Amino acid sequence: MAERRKPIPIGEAVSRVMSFAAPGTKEKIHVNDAYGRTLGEDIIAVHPVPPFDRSPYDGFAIRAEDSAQASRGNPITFNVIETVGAGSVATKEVKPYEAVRIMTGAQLPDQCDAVVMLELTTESTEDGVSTMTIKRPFQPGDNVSFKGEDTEQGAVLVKKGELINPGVVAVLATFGYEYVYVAKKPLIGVFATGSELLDVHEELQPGKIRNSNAHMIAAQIERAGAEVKYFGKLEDDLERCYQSINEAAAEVDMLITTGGVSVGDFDYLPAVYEKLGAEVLFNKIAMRPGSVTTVAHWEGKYLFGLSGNPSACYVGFEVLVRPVVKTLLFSAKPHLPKVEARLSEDFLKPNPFTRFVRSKLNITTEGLKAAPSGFNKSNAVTSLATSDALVVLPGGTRGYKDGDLVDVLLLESYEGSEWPWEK
Ligand SMILES: Nc1nc2c(c(=O)[nH]1)N[C@H]1C(S)=C(S)[C@@H](COP(=O)(O)OP(=O)(O)OC[C@H]3O[C@@H](n4cnc5c(N)ncnc54)[C@H](O)[C@@H]3O)O[C@H]1N2
Ligand code: MOO
Ligand SMILES: [Mg+2]
Repeated sequence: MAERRKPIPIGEAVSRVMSFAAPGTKEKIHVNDAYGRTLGEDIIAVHPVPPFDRSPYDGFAIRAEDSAQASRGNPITFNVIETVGAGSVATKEVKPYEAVRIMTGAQLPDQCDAVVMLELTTESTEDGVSTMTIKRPFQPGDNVSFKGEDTEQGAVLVKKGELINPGVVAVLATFGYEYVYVAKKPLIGVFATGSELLDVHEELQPGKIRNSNAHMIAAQIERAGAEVKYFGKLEDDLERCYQSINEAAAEVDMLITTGGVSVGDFDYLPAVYEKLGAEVLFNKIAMRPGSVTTVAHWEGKYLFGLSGNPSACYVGFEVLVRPVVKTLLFSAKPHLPKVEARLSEDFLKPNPFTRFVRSKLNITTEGLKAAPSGFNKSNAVTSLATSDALVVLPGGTRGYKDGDLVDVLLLESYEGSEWPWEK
């Protein structure tokens, strides 16, 4: 008789896994390599931005008080004493009724407190003396981009654990972070198990299928921000599986296998864990797909035994492996982000287990709608290609109807959640 396994709720499975999760280590990298990485330190404004009062326009810097009486009937003329472009600073003191021709981005001369756009002036030159005339008054501060108006010195702008997006890269460069601490990417080993598996380049043969899971997991690992070491395929052979897993684990931070975790004659992962003396955290979760997902801990490392069924494998990674990776990457919200949406079609099949329906989330004028992605069985592979979300249907005796409000976990969003499961 096959072993009877006791299913535990998904939240319980995730918390058992997370009880071993801890922040990882950091490394320093060049700003040009930082895009897509995770910050290993808070980024602080080490100086104000802008660092000096500057002109936001091409125009003339003046002392506003000199313009107070200017009007159409009383134009006021200024002597233009020098020109400063961005990157240069004025060399002369600006006296009453004098102006400095100034370009966008140039530092305001000390005595000036307003800028007049070129378009609002009339210019002339006589006997080598340049002047400009205005017909309206300006207030102190008009058209000045003030020191510190973007950010004050000392502000914490981006926190450790945040993704370095192009905006963060701009901030790093602004403050002179030529090198920045980022979270070191954990190295995750992958084995695909199964005597039926062919490589991508191979022709189909009777009874065989191509190994899609290893490639899928590699992409999921990268999406989560970690690095992959693919160890290849393993035939369903206990001794070979044991030897290979035993050796490979030493080379990586954690190891993922796919397939061979159920109760079949050639499902050898349970026996491998036993032979290794690994602590099995659970071997049955009340979820579908992925109910047979097994996680073990051995010599300080995770051994993730994901299911062989593609959809089950996919879901197992996102709900169990991803939060461990994100924790290593210093995220305070390591789990998939959760939103509420309306189901856009019936899903009538009841299930005692929590069901994760691979879906597409659509933003409509009536709010968020989640559309299940076609063939949605545990062994489905094609519907994964059109999914960017997992609809979570709690287990029970009823099905769900078009329009029902449901929880949805987002797969393509970098944002995370602290805890998306029931307490
Ligand atoms: N008597 C029972 N049978 C099964 C149970 C059960 O509880 N009692 N659980 C079923 C469930 S649920 C699932 S899910 C599968 C899980 O099976 P395994 O994780 O042991 O995986 P395999 O048996 O190795 O393969 C299952 C399926 O997936 C295909 N596969 C495997 N590896 C890959 C790969 N790398 N790329 C693409 N496809 C892969 C494999 O050919 C099988 O079709 O067990 C049920 N059975
Ligand atoms: O583990 Mo299976 O994927 O529940 O169908
Ligand atoms: Mg099996």
